[in-house]
Amino acid sequence: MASGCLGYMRCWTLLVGLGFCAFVPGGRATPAQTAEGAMDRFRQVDAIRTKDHAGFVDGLGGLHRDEDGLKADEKRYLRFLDGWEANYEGRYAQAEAAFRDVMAIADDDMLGTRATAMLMNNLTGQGKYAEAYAMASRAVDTLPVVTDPEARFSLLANLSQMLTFAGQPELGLKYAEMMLKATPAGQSPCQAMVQKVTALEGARELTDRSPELLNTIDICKADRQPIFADTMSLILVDRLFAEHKLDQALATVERIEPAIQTSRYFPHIIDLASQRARIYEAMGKPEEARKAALQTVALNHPGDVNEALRIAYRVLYSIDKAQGNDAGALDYYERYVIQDQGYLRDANVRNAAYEAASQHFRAEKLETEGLSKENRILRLQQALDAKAVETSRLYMVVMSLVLLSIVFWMVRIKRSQLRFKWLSSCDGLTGIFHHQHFVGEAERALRVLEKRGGEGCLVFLDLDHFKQVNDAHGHAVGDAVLKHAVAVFKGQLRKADLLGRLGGEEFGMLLMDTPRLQGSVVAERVRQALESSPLVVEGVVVAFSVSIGLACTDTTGYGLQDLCRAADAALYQAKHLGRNRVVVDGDEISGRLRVSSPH
Ligand SMILES: Nc1nc2c(ncn2[C@@H]2O[C@H](COP(=O)(O)OP(=O)(O)OP(=O)(O)O)[C@@H](O)[C@H]2O)c(=O)[nH]1
Repeated sequence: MASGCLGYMRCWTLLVGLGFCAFVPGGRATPAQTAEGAMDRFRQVDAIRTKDHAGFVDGLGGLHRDEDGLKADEKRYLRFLDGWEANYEGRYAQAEAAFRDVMAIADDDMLGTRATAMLMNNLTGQGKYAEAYAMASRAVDTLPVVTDPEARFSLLANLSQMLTFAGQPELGLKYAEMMLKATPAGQSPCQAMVQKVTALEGARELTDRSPELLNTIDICKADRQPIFADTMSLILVDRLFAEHKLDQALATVERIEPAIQTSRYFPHIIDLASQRARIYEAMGKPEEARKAALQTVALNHPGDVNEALRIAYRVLYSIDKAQGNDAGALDYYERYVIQDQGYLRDANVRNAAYEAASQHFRAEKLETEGLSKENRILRLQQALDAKAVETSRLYMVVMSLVLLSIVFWMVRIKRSQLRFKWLSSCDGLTGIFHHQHFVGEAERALRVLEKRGGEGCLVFLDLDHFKQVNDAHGHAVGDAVLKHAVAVFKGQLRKADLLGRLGGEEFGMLLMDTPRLQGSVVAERVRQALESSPLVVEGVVVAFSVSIGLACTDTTGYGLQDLCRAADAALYQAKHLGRNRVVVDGDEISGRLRVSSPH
């Protein structure tokens, strides 16, 4: 089944709601604040947000008790701190309102810039990616004029975090490095290092021995920043697990548990439980694994979609499957798929929003450049007018140049728009449709089929034991296998058929104008083609196979959801019956279970 989730997603989940908000504000006061010593109380409470969160909540309560006598700027500061706390607790709508109130008064002073930075974090937490990325691209423009160290630090931190989350870890790293430089002498580099490690995790450059990771845990502990230290420790658990150092991973989980129970930071609590579940599962302790996975599920609320639940349901599914409890396994598998697809949907929306914002950003820049070119040419034209005869000839030449350059820029803008449109519909690794685009195209194609009464088949394909390919030959060879498999699939399809990557090593095909019998023949042909063409990398033969589930419009109708459910169930059967085979949905109901395989 598809693995789906990437490292930067985990990192984001571990930091969401926390936002980053400057280093300890206390070292420096603006003239207005010095004049009003009362502001110091606010700054003291502000300073312990993440270090001593319980103390911060108490302090905030104290400030509210004296609310009636507060001046306008103190009320604004209080509103900001309320917003921060709401964000921490996951009350995103309330936090958003508070940050917007602070920005409405002024968004270019220190507090306004901090509120802007926090709002970017907040909008991302709420999945409002388009607005968040549009704000981020504006924030990049304002960065050169933000001189207040606290506001600048906060902006850099949130930009780094958002870009890493948007799948741009190299850019995230760039802003993390700028944060490190912006950390004033004497201040701990804990928060800047957390961002740097997060970006490195996003770029898949961390191991359990990476000095950046291990040092940052120590640095944040020394700075008495338990939440940031725990965030790093949870990444360490993840890396240890990836390296199969299960005893060490479990020991780390046990070690950090008391601190996490004290801070009561929800993303950490559920992450810890799900990590424990998958470690026990890998250790071959199914009962402990089941207990931890059920605990993860119980901690969440109905309708929640997150990485911890995805892991928990996968563990529960595997245990029931191994113990022969097929009904339980199928139930957990369905829940797992909902979590997995929820993640993929979110990732697709996020990526499309990022692409749209960066495209808009670039397009705006191009327009500005085009306009300033035009202005220069017009000034030139006025000067030429004074110079009688030759001027008009030159004028013609210049005008042609203007026209040419406008046409040139328009073509470039159009080309980059088309390119971004194409990129946002395709999977980066294999170049075929990504999940969201495949679903849209398949729905359109099915409506066409239904209108003219044609028949079609939906095929789900999942490479077998792909994890072992990665483990045995490395991730780069795993990627090459995925590309190779797509080339083989393409060779078996007609122009009208659709092909998409649904996630990890899972693919989908829609065979147009194909009745059930012909569909099963095509599916079997695909299976055989893959089996008979292993990938050869530097003389090493990497053999692999595929399990296939097929469903057709003659039994399910033309609704994509029904087709998906049926194809998914058939694929589950194909895996269950031993893999490397085709199972055709519906045939087993009539007692004619059609299973084709090499066995
Ligand atoms: N190389 C590479 N691996 C990926 C990619 N996406 C997901 N994977 C890996 O695919 C593997 C999927 O593992 P599982 O979900 O356990 O599935 P499986 O190993 O194929 O097991 P079965 O489906 O039951 O046969 C995980 O190890 C993922 O890390 C990718 O883009 N490239």
